[in-house]
Amino acid sequence: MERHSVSAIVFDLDGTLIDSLPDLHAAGAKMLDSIGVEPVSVAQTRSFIGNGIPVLVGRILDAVDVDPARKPELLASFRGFYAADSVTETRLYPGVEATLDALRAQGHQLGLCTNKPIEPTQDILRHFGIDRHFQAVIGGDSLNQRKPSPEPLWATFDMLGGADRYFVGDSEVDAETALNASVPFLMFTEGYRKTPIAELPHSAAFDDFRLLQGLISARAA
Ligand SMILES: O=C(O)COP(=O)(O)O
Ligand SMILES: [Mg+2]
Repeated sequence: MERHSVSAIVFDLDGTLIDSLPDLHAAGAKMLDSIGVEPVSVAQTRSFIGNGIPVLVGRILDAVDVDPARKPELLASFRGFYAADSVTETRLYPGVEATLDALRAQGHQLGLCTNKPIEPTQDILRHFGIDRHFQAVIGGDSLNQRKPSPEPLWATFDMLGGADRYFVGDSEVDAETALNASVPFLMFTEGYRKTPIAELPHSAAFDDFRLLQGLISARAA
């Protein structure tokens, strides 16, 4: 029987395991509609994702010139709309479920470290039936620090065993987090990244989840 060394693999969520842009965009549009303001574009919303919901909402409000003093009230409104509707149009990227199944079957320890708040994160993981794969889940409001601080990533790894560590993510924030945490970064190139692949520090890049297992086996060999 083929032998595999056991690794700890931590995943980012938005733009890595799930394409959540349509539901994040819809919550922003509902929030703006509640004060009679036209929505930002989907492309704008996409470019605002990565640092958590308070930053996303702040960037949306800046883009439409809403008084920043209204942010607390509108942030609460965004959270309400997103909590009510976080999975309608959200999808797992192709191959994610099979890859998580296969990595678990090989004995790897899996964790999730996202800047999305923990409540919608857990709702989404349960909705897609992938919550059972993760031994550790840290959200953007689980600790005082969020990515790109290394703390949440280290905290996630600390809850896992495994000889080697890998962080799988899609964005500038994830690349910076991996660098800050001194963990190899495996970059999914089909998420919400804005910077060219070559300009972001990474150990390996992949555009299809069916390639991830091979990447990890090759590195761990
Ligand atoms: O909530 C965000 O802005 C980004 O979430 P992520 O860390 O899962 O990409
Ligand atoms: Mg992401």
